[in-house]
Amino acid sequence: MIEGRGLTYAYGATTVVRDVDVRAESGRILGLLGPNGSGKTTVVRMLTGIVTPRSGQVFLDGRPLGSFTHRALAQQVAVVLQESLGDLPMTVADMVLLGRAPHQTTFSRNGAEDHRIAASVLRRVGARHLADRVFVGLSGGEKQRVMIARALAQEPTHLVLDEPTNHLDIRFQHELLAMIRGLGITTVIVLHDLNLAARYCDDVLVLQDGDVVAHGPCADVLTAELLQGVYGVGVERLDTSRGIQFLFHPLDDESVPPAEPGHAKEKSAR
Ligand SMILES: Nc1ncnc2c1ncn2[C@@H]1O[C@H](COP(=O)(O)OP(=O)(O)OP(=O)(O)O)[C@@H](O)[C@H]1O
Repeated sequence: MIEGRGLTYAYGATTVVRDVDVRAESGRILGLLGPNGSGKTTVVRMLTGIVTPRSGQVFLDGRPLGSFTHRALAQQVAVVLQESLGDLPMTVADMVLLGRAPHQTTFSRNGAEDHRIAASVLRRVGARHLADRVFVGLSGGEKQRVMIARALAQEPTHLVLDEPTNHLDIRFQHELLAMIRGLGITTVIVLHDLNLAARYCDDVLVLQDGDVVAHGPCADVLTAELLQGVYGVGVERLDTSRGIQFLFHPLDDESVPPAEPGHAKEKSAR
């Protein structure tokens, strides 16, 4: 479980995340949702110890994050951030092998088991054929797959992903999220696509201007009413045999009837 209590963060005098309680339950996928600039990446950076909250605290399986060494943390938590698509002049295979570092000692670098795991995770993300390519020469989507493979190579118990689908084609968006669901590990994932969130997340936390406006199971939280208020677009929610689907339209589109009121309340905080 990853838990943040009362997380607040400010850049200079500007507070961008305010008193956020967030809980990614063990073995479940928590989606972090909200418009641009609402504070999702800032929450991710606090949850993973990249930045320290101005106030509040983060716990990993009940233990304060600050009590972990870097190595112990990296053995448990793998993080893929938007800015981690670097331009390093190394091969894809070497990039993925970096994910093994938390499990290695100075004298046990990249043994046969590490190579087997690197090949296996590359296959899982559909990038085995890229192993010998230079990372910097890959497309955005290919780089994204490799960074996810590197995170999986860490064999983490917790996974934190900031917009992992933004460069991926539609088929691989689904393949990736289905694969992550199959891992069954505690996951926090920032998503902009609300249909993907509804399909693959167990729970969601919705941010608006640095405040939590809703937190709880997808089906309860993601009402048309809530989303319309948060994103400022018209939303129609369809509960289909394949799960929840949203249709969106501009608010001033008068050809579309107004959304039915949702059945869940805002602030369904746990
Ligand atoms: N380095 C920085 N210096 C100053 N302000 C920043 C910095 N990084 C982010 N911010 C501000 O903090 C707020 C929250 O940003 P954050 O990146 O957490 O939002 P987000 O929800 O992840 O946005 P997006 O969906 O656009 O990625 C925004 O107003 C942003 O402009």
